Amino acid sequence: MSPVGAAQTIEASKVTSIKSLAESPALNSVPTAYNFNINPNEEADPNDPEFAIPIVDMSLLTSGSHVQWSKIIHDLVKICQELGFFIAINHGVPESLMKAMIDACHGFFSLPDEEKQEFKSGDDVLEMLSMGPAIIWHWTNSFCGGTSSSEVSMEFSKRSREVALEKTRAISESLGLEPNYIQMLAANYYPPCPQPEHAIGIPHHTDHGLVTLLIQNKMNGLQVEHNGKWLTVDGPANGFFVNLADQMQILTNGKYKSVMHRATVNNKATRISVAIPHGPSVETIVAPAPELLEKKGQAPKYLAMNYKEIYNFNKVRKTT
Ligand SMILES: O=C(O)CCC(=O)C(=O)O
Ligand SMILES: [Fe+2]
Repeated sequence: MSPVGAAQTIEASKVTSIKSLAESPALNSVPTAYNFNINPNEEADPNDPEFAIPIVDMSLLTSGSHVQWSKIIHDLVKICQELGFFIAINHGVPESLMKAMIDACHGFFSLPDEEKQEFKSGDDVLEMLSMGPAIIWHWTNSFCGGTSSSEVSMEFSKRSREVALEKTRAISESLGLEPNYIQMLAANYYPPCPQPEHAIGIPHHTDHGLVTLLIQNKMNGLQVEHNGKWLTVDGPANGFFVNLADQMQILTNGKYKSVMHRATVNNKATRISVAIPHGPSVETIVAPAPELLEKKGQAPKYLAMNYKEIYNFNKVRKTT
């Protein structure tokens, strides 16, 4: 393999999209501007039971016995405290709809760059992603309607919201709160990269809302941080990846963990993921739940903040 940045025939400043860069025949190494070194010593051993990814059978929450329901709620406490991440299966969203969503994204990302640009939104996400020194090996887009993808994405969004609601209800119950206490969609495109160990799709970050649901095509790439190691998420194709986010950590006064995660790239095939964040509106002030503080006799560890303040606070935290 050529050293990183050897393909200086390709100037990062002239790159119009990561897709066109990745498709360029001259590309045999990562241009310097995109360089990010993955430390192999920080990768978790997938065979180590310490890094087993929890799987939650959502059907048992609605149609299981009371004993099964209680066991899941009990398991969720441990999962949300220790890892802040799990894979939800039997969630009721048809596999065909999940696949249609990924196919719709594929179709969208195959449009010429100029056409894609017209639908470009989600600048705040991009701003967040461009933190740090690395330029990212990835393109993101939020679907707002107007594309052929919008019908599928609306249906998918609606159905995945139902899953999210069910899940946040269960998480609320695992905290001993009322089920309804805790009450958009971004597509990510990661083309193959000639030197995946020298690039990053999305650098490490936590998400801002309560929970994020994520689906992907058949390519893995998401890594979650656990005990100082990066664990590659691998799981059933029809599962939803569920990660707890910042507002959940604040709401639970730090009991539940907003999981640090990142997206790596590969040199084999394009990876597409769709992230569906869930949380209250941006104006909502989020603070540790008084009921929980009272129950535990705890002082609040977080100030009451709205989304924007959390966002700005995180920008400082994550870039220093
Ligand atoms: O593509 C992935 O696996 C991760 C995406 C992500 O973390 C995000 O969109 O916030
Ligand atoms: Fe994320």
